[in-house]
Amino acid sequence: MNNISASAEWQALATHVKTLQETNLRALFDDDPGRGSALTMHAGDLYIDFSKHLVVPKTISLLADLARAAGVPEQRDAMMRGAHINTTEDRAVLHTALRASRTSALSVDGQNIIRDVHGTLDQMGTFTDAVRSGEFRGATGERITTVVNIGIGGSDLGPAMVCGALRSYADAGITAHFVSNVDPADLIATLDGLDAESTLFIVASKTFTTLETLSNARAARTWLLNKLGTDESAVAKHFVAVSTNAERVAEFGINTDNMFGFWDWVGGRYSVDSAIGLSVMLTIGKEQFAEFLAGFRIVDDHFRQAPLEQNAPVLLGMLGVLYTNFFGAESRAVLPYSNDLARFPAYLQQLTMESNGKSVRLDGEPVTTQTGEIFWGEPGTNGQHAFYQLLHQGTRLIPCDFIGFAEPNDDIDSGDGTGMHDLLMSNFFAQTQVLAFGKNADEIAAEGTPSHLVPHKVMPGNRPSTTILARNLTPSSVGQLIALYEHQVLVQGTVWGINPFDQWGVELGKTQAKQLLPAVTGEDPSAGAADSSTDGLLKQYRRWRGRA
Ligand SMILES: O=P(O)(O)OC[C@H]1O[C@](O)(CO)[C@@H](O)[C@@H]1O
Repeated sequence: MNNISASAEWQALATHVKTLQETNLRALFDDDPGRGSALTMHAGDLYIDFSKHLVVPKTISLLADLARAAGVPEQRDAMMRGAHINTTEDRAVLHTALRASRTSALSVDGQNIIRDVHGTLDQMGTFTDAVRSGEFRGATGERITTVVNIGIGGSDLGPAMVCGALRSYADAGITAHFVSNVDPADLIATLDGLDAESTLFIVASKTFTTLETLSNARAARTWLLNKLGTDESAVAKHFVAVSTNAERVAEFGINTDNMFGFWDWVGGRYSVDSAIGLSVMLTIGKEQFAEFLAGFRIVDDHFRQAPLEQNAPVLLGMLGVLYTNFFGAESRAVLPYSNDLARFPAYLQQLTMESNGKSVRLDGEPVTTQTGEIFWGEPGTNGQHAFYQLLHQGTRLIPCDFIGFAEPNDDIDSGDGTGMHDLLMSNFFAQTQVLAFGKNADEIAAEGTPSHLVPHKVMPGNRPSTTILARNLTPSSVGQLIALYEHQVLVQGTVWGINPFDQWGVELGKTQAKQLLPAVTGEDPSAGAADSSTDGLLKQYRRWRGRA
């Protein structure tokens, strides 16, 4: 459906929301002692509690009706069977095929997708085994102990996030580093102190045309050859590529025997489970990488099979629609109570905002609703001492996703007999509780608070959150979490009638940067600039660089 906001289902939800605005979470929990369990579900190993949302059971059925009216089940099925749902690029969208089992079958546009996916996984596995066993060594015969992934966007954020998340599973003494920014500080800081003889660079770029990645890769190659004091022949022992573009890889000087491929039906931000995850596989091994993929598969199956009312990615996405379009929320905070998931909010920013940051529908008409939630966040408990004040007492409604784990991968006694992980998790549970239920003026006054301070201490509560709890942070649970959010993107994009799989909006800035470069270097001060603001800035820049 093109104009979803004109649908009867949208209108029904709008009417229903008025009744929700008359109640609050305290009352909803008081009225229904079974609410906590009624609004909680399992998706694979994820225990997902939606009960601290501003919803009643009827809201869930109205959200499911809206998803149905928008065609979410049809769009999900079309995606999974390889229809060209990325219409502006005329491409299939098949990240789900990247984790399909070897025995499944899927042919798309005449290509046996499953055979290709497992062919690449086998190639990655063989290379991974060779590096981890020491059979593949650097040019001087040293074992590879450091991997530097050079990539940006989807070719960086996914593997960087997952390598951090699975730090405890890195079992072969291989450390992964990530360089993305064209700011030279990134490469310089990363290479500082690295031993070239034991370092392997992975140049990861779907297109192999990305300015940042190619600049960093060329600079890294120069660094390597200078450090080793050898000729280009050393490159084959220290550089591999991950790309869909063999021609460009060869042009760059990387032997395509050292290239791991993927396909145009894998979007950059959906590619961590493709060869883009090579750095992950090198650090945790091919068996644990298989567990990671199996985790995705669990949630893919749930998304495919669960009724919409009990479908976790559908509900997660539809609750985002509810707050964005019916409560006027501007953003969602993602709060992992796991330091190893520190990069998860940044990863989600690309996944969700590059996907659904669109204002034109699939039919080319402007959208009639707000789209694209703004995701942001930091790990708990750090965020508590930074921005939670605004979450608790500020004027904005900011729904939160709390993510936590029961069993720590590492624990330390805090010194008084309590494990630090329990301290972390008591904060996790406390925050969702305090956001939901707050503390009213009577309760605060009853504690003996002086009356002039009471209004300052009132905690309004009624602030919604999802709590996602898993037993532990494993390759599988990380895969499950990623798939959960990948699918909520499709759900929301479908409701808003937009294409979550293109990203035309990032192109103009890239072109303009190229045009401005001669003005930046001073080669042609008039290049690219047409406005007095940019002209002035460029003049000041050149003056400070001695290029006036
Ligand atoms: O993998 P590539 O082709 O280098 O692209 C990197 C990133 O750049 C983007 O195209 C946006 O600039 C992302 O979608 C992508 O993940």
